[in-house]
Amino acid sequence: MNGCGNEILVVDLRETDARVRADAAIALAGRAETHFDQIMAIHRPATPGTDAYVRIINADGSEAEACGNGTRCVVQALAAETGRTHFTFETRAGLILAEEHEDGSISVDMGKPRFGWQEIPLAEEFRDTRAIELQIGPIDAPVLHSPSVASMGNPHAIFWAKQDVNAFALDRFGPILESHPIFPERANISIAQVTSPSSLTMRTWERGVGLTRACGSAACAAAVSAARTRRTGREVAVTQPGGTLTILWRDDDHVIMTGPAEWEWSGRLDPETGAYSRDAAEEREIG
Ligand SMILES: N[C@@H](CCC[C@H](N)C(=O)O)C(=O)O
Repeated sequence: MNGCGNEILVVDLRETDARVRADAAIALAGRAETHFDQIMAIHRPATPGTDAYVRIINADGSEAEACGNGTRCVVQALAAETGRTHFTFETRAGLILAEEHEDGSISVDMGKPRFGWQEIPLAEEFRDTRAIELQIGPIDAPVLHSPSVASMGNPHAIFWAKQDVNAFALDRFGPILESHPIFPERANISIAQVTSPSSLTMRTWERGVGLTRACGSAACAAAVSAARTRRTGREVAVTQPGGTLTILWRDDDHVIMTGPAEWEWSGRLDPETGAYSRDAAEEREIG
């Protein structure tokens, strides 16, 4: 499936005790025909009252706490299976509520953002609570500096650009910043431009993945960081290369992300070996 172009492999493991191994994930990600940014592995619920436990696995085999675009894909898959519209999932980051709307769009309650240095986490306390001292380019003439940092369950840094976000070589500085010592658990690195009080454009270098066409949790992190630094209001349209998400930072502090999810193909996957076969009859695009 894909969520705004973020490539997601939804793997249904509810009938088995199997888990997707890191090496199998890496092998699948490395093949053109099964390439993905994240696997969303659906397991039987671990907590009563929830619909599933969802493990999020990046293309490098690492596990993530949150994935906004992938969660919308899981909602669409389970909504198609059950006819239901409301779901509660458990992830490493906690409980997530999600809802499919009549027009097919899906909203996910991404929870409350966190800004404390130990919560993001950062390696050390930082002076300004709204930006850290990090820069790209020569010390005396940085191209981008002072990114906002936030956790949406997973760590994010957002550099604010005055010009088109495509003007920056994110493919070059993304990998360096992702593993910068200030981020002990690495971080997702984004560049965002405020285009109006209610809109942003952005690109993201995803932790454990690389350049992506969209990152839902990064869109949420950018939206709350923009609102909290008075760059925008609390509801913004966030446009990424793969599409646009609406992000609302509610007064109760919860961040609601709304956007699409699309099927691409389905098939059978052996979670142990990573062997898979596409089901041609079921290949479909539902939109
Ligand atoms: N694509 C995701 C984010 C996935 C996890 C991220 N790469 C991380 O390791 O934190 C999204 O849509 O939020």
